[in-house]
Amino acid sequence: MKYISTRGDVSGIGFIDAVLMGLATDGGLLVPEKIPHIPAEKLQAMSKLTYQELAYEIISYYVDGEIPQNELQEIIEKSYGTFRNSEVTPVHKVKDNMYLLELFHGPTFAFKDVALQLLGNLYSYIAKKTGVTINILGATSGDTGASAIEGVRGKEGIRICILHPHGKVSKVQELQMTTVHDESVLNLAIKGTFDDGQRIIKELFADLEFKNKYHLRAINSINFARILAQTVYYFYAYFQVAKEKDINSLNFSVPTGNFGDIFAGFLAKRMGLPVGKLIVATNENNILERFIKDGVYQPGEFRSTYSPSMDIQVASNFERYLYYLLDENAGAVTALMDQFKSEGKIVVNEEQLRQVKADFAAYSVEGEECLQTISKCYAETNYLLDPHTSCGVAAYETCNDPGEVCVTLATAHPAKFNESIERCNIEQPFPEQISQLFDKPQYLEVVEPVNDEIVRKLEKHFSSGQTK
Ligand SMILES: Cc1ncc(COP(=O)(O)O)c(C=O)c1O
Ligand SMILES: N[C@@H](CCOP(=O)(O)O)C(=O)O
Repeated sequence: MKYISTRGDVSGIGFIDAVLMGLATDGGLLVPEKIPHIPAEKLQAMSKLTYQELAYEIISYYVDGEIPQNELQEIIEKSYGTFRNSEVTPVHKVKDNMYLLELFHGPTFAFKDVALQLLGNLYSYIAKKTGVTINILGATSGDTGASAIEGVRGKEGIRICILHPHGKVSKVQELQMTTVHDESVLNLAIKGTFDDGQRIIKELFADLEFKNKYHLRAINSINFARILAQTVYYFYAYFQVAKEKDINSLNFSVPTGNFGDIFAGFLAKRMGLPVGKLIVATNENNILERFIKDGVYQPGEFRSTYSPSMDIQVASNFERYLYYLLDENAGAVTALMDQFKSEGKIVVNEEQLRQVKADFAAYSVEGEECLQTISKCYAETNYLLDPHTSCGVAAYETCNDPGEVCVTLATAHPAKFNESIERCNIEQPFPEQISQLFDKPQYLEVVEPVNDEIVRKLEKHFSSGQTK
């Protein structure tokens, strides 16, 4: 299995090099040269596996022998050994055709742990095997940052810097990131939005001299390994629902911001999993919902919402989807991405829009509807949704036809967003791992969203890393 860039100027690189490269050196995103197809009999056999066994089977297609079997199994076992639920991502039945896939049983109570526990261990493995330096640079709207820090803290030879939007993440998210007192961890709170942070890190990754000098590595869904790890739970959810229900296909409703999680579902479908509708659930930052409805991809005005982790305008993985929409034509992707840079929008033609609508359904959820969905679900079932999952459930209610079965991805634990939950007049206990954060000192530096200032901080933070 080799990896290529959506922009066409990188090809023929293996799995480990793809992990280390993160953003492709031509500014595009890496995708597999050919998506493996899993035959029906093999899927049948996979349905009996534990989460860890299944993860090994799926991930092996993409690692393609670059990591010996026993070592890859060890990495997977170690990664999911930190989860509080033995099933890793259990499926919870809410009512007859409605299920929740609980992705929040990892160390930081968000779905990011599923991929970032694995990526942290992969980086550690690669560093030990090859001696390369791992200096991680990431941007977060709240969850990726905490999860990435947790995934690598204490691991030899790894340093990390995370940019988060100052004052725009929940208190718990901020505490999870900034109470870590470790010289390998740097938290920069930028006076701006997540989009500013993501733009800055992409510009720094695209500066190849800087990237190579400081050995920058990615933990955002820029990194294909993130998408790969997130693909596994679509398979797992399908197999769990199919055990108790006779289904020919299964819909998924996915709270969406950077388009990584839903792209993982798109990949699972292309690999042969019988996925029906992929429902894109957004909050008021609804660029993706508007694109799926009218074929115009154009950022709107940024809004702070009750689901802050999805306060994203420019969705990184949209480029990966464009690549497939445009029949894997890297030249056409490059032209559209250049157009996006110069004109600030992408418009697809009618035939392409028909394909988009065949690939996705979409619904954007306003604040009041988000809170009402939390209150209603709690009153009717005693299940407390976090505000991101609530957007997913509201989108399921609108887009799922009667007779179809749907799994909504429960992307975070409600305790991370107590500000939003309190607005529903619901009291919830904090898990011990979260309540103890409130007594700890915080370590962060507030900076302008300006490349030069951030570069100076990074040079200082990463200069103690060894070089290779
Ligand atoms: C809790 C939560 N839900 C949903 C999302 C959206 O996921 P994605 O960015 O992969 O679309 C995020 C952030 O990524 C998140 O942190
Ligand atoms: N919602 C994310 C935003 C970054 O997304 P990623 O999947 O590219 O890491 C967050 O919580 O940081």
